[in-house]
Parts: sequence; structure tokens; C-alpha cells
Amino acid sequence: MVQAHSLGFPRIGVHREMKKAVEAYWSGESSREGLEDAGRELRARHWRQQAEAGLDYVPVGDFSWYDHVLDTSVLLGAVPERFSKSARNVDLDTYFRMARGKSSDGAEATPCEMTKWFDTNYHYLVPELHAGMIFEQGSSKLFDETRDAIEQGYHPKPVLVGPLTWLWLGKAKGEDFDKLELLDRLIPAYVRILGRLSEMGAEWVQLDEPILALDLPEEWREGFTRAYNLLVNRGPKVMVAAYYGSLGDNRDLACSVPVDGLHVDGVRGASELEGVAEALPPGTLLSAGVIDGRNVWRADLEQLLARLRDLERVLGSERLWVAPSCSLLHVPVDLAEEHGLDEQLRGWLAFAVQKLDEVALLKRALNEGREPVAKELTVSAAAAGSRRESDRVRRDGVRERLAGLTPAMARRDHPYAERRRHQRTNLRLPELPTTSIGSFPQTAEIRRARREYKAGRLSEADYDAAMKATIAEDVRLQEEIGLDMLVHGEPERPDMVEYFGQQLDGFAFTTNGWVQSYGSRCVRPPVIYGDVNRPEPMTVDWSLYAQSLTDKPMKGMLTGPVTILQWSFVRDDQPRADTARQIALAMRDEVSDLESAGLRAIQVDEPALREGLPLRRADRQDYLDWAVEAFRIATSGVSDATQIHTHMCYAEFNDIIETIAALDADVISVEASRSEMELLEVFRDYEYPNEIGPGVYDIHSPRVPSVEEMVALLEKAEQVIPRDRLWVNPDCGLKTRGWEQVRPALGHMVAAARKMRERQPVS
Ligand SMILES: Nc1nc2c(c(=O)[nH]1)N[C@@H](CNc1ccc(C(=O)N[C@@H](CCC(=O)N[C@@H](CCC(=O)N[C@@H](CCC(=O)O)C(=O)O)C(=O)O)C(=O)O)cc1)CN2
Ligand code: MET
Ligand SMILES: [Zn+2]
Repeated sequence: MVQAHSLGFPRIGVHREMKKAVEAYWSGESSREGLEDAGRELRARHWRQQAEAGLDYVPVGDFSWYDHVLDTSVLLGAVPERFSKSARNVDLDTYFRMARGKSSDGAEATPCEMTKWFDTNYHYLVPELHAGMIFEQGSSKLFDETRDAIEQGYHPKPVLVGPLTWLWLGKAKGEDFDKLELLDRLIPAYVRILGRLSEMGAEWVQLDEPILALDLPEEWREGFTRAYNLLVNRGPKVMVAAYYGSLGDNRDLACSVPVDGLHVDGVRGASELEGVAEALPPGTLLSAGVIDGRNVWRADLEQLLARLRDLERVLGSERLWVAPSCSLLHVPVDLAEEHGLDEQLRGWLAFAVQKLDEVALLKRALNEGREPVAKELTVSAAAAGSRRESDRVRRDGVRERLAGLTPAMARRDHPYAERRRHQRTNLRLPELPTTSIGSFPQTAEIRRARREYKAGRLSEADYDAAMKATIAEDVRLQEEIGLDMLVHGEPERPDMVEYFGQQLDGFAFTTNGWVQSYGSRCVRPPVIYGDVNRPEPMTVDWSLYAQSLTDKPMKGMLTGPVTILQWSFVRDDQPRADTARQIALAMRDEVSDLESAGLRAIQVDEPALREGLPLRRADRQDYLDWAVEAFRIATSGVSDATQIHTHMCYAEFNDIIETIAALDADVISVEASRSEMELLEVFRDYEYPNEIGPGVYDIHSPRVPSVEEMVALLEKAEQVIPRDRLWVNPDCGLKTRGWEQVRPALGHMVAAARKMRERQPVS
């Protein structure tokens, strides 16, 4: 019999119960018992939903209070000393301190670094590695949850990040050593975990190795072979899970180790499924991940069924499992909770719960024939047909405009050096100008006003007035703090992508389509289903109002085309590049309107530029070319005197620094403080041609940095970036912080800039 499973289920809960529970715990509103009850309830619910859908195994360990990579680190006892003297029995407060730098018991420590998980908008906490580190069990969470699942009558399939991927994602600290050296210490730790899970009654364990979708150095490929030859026959059957891309040149490697199961991403690696099926050793089964775990489109089941039948012919029904392509972490929980979507659009979509049904249905059709599921198959085919033929998807005006794009539209009038002269007279900024990245705290009052407005208890005029009052207060505070270039604070935007998605044609938005971004933070990615058009200006009124309150330059604030694309669910019926160009044209109009309204500086954020980079080197240049082009289309319609800013965060930028320069923004702000300005290394060999503000204030942590800390970071920066091209700003926007932290922190930042101005430049 063909079996069905999932690699992981969204952990936040359909109504973000996990978010609410942890935030209540952090604020002291609820007890540890309260938190643990909430977790138990969520896990039990998710297992029940998966079992009832018809899956044969339920994943365990996909639930996390913050991040599953951090969970694996703690399980392995990889807990840096600054958090706890002992890596055994790591308690919840220590766990949260690793993630947030702070815990409910008041203790503080610099938190672990956080960065993007592969090419997704999920963030993980970077494991810290050092030579000679010892791995010992630091937590019983995975075992406790496995026991719960068994007690509740399920077949548990514990899931953890595999040893190669965990090491790959880790960062070697201090001494210069090759982190792969740790593999031989790590394997015994995994062997012990597998043994214990098996004793508890787990038949299968899933080890996630998404790095199999990357270009791997030869030593890592050898490491993979060595590790998995040692991890088989240790008790449970081992399923190695590869996802987020095809196996490519790692196919033979993945098929050469005698594991019991191999999961393959059958969406991004669709073309290689048959080849994998043929290459697998006879003792290994194939988990075909044919339902897209990265997008929200309903599958064309008829077509998938045909492909699965081919696989079944090669493998036999005992060696085939059906699954989503990856964990369902990246899609919202349940379409049934969406009440605002029109029926046609809803018919095109599937969220996590619906995807489980799709997986189960495919399994059933394989095992029992199409008869029992004929009706569902017809509905699925009709949905696919309706989407293909819908006239909501195409807009002729947009198509014509796209066809009329010229290279000149992606070029400013003059090079930076010349623009700079005009901008200096236009802006009159001091040396080392201070600014912020855009958002200010989304206070309880702002959210309350929004809630009241949505519920119809506050009129549109009153809502606008409340937002304007916030903007006025934000402007006043910035003047008081002494910042040089101001922002309006973005109170009207719950999210920098959703906000634009709600105003552009071709986008649909959800009311409950939450997806975890990091920790307790969630986003509602819009759904791009058709050609993109901007029916009217989106931000001009707010920015104009903010500028009217001050003589200091006000930055217009927009989200760039690549980021809007990357943080939305995208259409799969045309290349991403085409959708990016459509968004770029819409944003270009907004940029022009802001300029006409009198804004002298406009920031177009592209924090997701790096995240969108294809996992395989061979695919990168093409992406970078169209991504740069899209940004430049959006920003090149302005005069030389208008200063274009951009901003990036949450990722490593050093490897694409030339692309960042090619954006030709006049000023870029980048996250840098959390990695202690590591970013600056690249500028030793590469002179960034325009202006740059490496973040001096880590906004992810509630800690308020001191003037001295920020001066020290600026001194570091000044060694590689000439002072006359250096800006002073935080790492990112401040919407997740409270004013009680932001006020003093920005005050310290301005003081740090002033201190620097009093001194001679170092070079
Ligand atoms: N899309 C996106 N991706 C991104 C980022 C980003 O800013 N946007 N930044 C990075 C990640 N950083 C992030 C930083 C903060 C939040 C964040 O604060 N998210 C909020 C949700 C924001 C939001 O839409 N807030 C709504 C409130 C929605 C809500 O909670 N409504 C309540 C009721 C209202 C309330 O009590 O507040 C409900 O529906 O139950 C608003 O302000 O109006 C959260 O999780 O809390 C997310 C990601 C990278 N990826
Ligand atoms: N302008 C945005 C903000 O300040 C940029 C955020 S990048 C994730 O929130
Ligand atoms: Zn940012």
C-alpha cells in the first residue's frame, strides 16, 4: 500500500494560538504551565487533523516555541556558555534567552544570530560552533512529544534537522576551524537520539537535509555518505528529507546511502522524480513531495495522479509515499477560516489543511482506484481549468506597458557622483547624517484604532485622523531626538508588503492567512493571481502630510518590487521575472508621484533581495539581472536631485555586493550590528561606490545599546567606508519595539553620531 505523510505542519495555530501563548508568557501575563498547556493542545490538534485527513504518520518535533533549528541545537546541547553553564536540561527561560537575548526572569545575554532559512521568509537562529565542542542531550522536548503522540494513539515520525544541514547552517566562532570537523562528534549524538526514539516506539525518524538542494563541496558530500552509513540500522528507520529544490548533482549521492526512505521535492524537482525512483537502492522507499508546500495554489490532482502511477510502476506500492514538497510551515493553516475571498479565487487555493486532503486523496486514488475519489478529482480539474481560462488574470494595459519597457527606463539620468552634488544642495545634511529605517513602534493604540476601524466602530475619517495624529507625534519625537532625515513612521501599515498588496490590482489578501516569519512574529503574504496594476497613489497623502510638519527632509517610504514578489504567494503561470517587472512599473508610478508631491528622498526597501537568490549557483545570475532591473525600473524615473534610498536586512549580503552596487541607489542601509559589522569585511577589498549606513543598533532585541557601543561600531565602519559616504541608522525598522526602548536608543544613536563628528576622520 502507498502511504501518506507530511514533513511538518504549521506550528502557529489557525488563530495564532502559539504566538499569543508565548507573548503572554514573555510579558508575565501567563505562567509556564499555561504556556505548556497551550503547546500540548496545539500539538494534539495538529496530530488529530493530520491523522483524520488520512496520513499514516504524524510529524513530531515540528512544533516549536520559537524555531526548530534552535530546538535541534538545544537537543544536541549546543548551548553557548553565555546562556547557561550547563548544556543539560536547558530550561524554557534559557531557550528564550538564546532567541531573544532576554527572558522572563530578567536575565540578559546577546542572543544568537538570526538569519533567513534557505530561500524562504522564515528565520532561524544560527547554531554557534567551536572546535572541540561536546554534544550531550540538552532537552527532552522531542522525546516528551514523541511519548505524547504515542499515548494519543498516533504513529509518530519524529523530525529533526539532520547533522549535515545543522552544521552547514552553524557558524564557526572564535578560532579558525573547519566546522565539518565536528561531524564525527555529532554522529554519535544523533545515534543516541535515534536509539532513544526507537526504544520509545518510533518506527520512523525524519532527518531534514535541505542542503541536498545546494551546490555542496566535495568534503560535505563525503561527510553525508559517512554520516548516513553510520546512522542507518540504529533502531528506527531513517527518512532523509531533501526539499526547496531538485537534488541535481547530489542525486547519486542521496541515492547511494542505504537509508530507509528518501524524500524528494517533487515540485521544484518535478523532472527528476522518475530518475530518482530508478536510482534508489531496493531497500529505500521514495517519498514523492508532489503537493506544493511553498505556495497556496490548489493542485491539479489528475495530472499528479498520472505521475504517481508511473512512479508506482517503477517502485511498487510498498516503496512509494505521497507528501507535500516540504514542511507546511510556509503556508497558512486553513482556507476554511477565510471568509473574505470570493468563491472563484477560493476555489483556486489550498492551505495546509487542504493540502493534507490533497495528499490523502492521491494516496487513496493510488490504493483504491479513481472510483471512490472521482468527484474530488473532477473538482480539482475544474479549478485548474477555471484559473487557466479566467479573464481576471490578464490586463491588456499592463501587458502593453511591459512590452514598451526600454533600457533607459532602468537608468537614472546621471551617475551617482553627479547626482550627489544636486542632492547635497537639495537636502543640506550634516556629515554622518542620522536617520531611521521607516517604521516606528506599532503601539497598542495604533492596533486598537485599526481593530475598531475594521470592526466598523471607527469611521474611515476617524481612523485617518488617528494615523495622522501618530505621524505628527512621531515627527515631533524625531525632531526632539535630533535626527537629520525623518520618516513618517508607517503607522498605517500593519505590514510593508501586505499594505501594498491590498492596494494593487492582481493581488488578493487574506484575513487569517498567517505564516510564521520568526519566533512569535507572523505575516500574511498577499496572493498574486493576475497582472499587477496600481489604480491610484498608495502612500502620497501620508508622506506629504508628514513632510508638511517639518523642515527636515522626509523620506518617502515604499517596498521594492523584488520584496513584494518574494513575500507574496506568486502566480505559477508566468515567470517570476515578469511579475517582478509588473510590480516595478506600479512602484515607479508611486515613486514619481512622491517626487511630484515634493519628497526629496524616497526609500525603496528590498530586504528580500538576497533571500530570493536561487539556491543553485547556476541559476543566480539570471535572477540577479532581473531583480536589479526591476529595482531600477521602480527607482529611475526621478531627477538627479531626488535621493533614492534602499534598505536590506536579515541576510548575508557580502556575496552579492556587486549586485547591490548595481542597484545604483544613492544610499543603502543594511543590517550589520547583530553580526558585529561582519558585513564590513567585504569593503576591505571592494569599495562600495555610493552612500551606506551599516546598522549600529540591533532592533531585534529589547536591549538599549549605549552611546559607546554605537561609537565603537561607527569607528569600525569608518575604517572601511569614507566618512563622507557614511550614514548612521539602526539595523531595520522599529515597529516591533516599544517607545520606551526606541526613544533612548535613538537618542544614543544621535549622540554617537555627534561624538563622531567632533573627531577627525580616521583616514
Ligand atoms: N511580510 C514581511 N516579511 C518580513 C518582514 C516584514 O516586515 N514583512 N520583516 C522581516 C521579518 N520581520 C517581521 C517583523 C514583525 C512582524 C510582525 O510584527 N508581525 C505582526 C503582524 C503584523 C500585523 O499585521 N498586525 C496587524 C494586527 C493583526 C492582528 O493581530 N489582529 C488581531 C487583532 C488586533 C490586535 O489585537 O492587534 C487579530 O486579528 O486577532 C495590525 O497591526 O493591524 C505580528 O506577528 O504580530 C513580522 C515579521 C522579514 N520578513
Ligand atoms: N521600512 C521598513 C520598516 O522600517 C523596512 C523593514 S525591512 C524588513 O519597517
Ligand atoms: Zn529591515
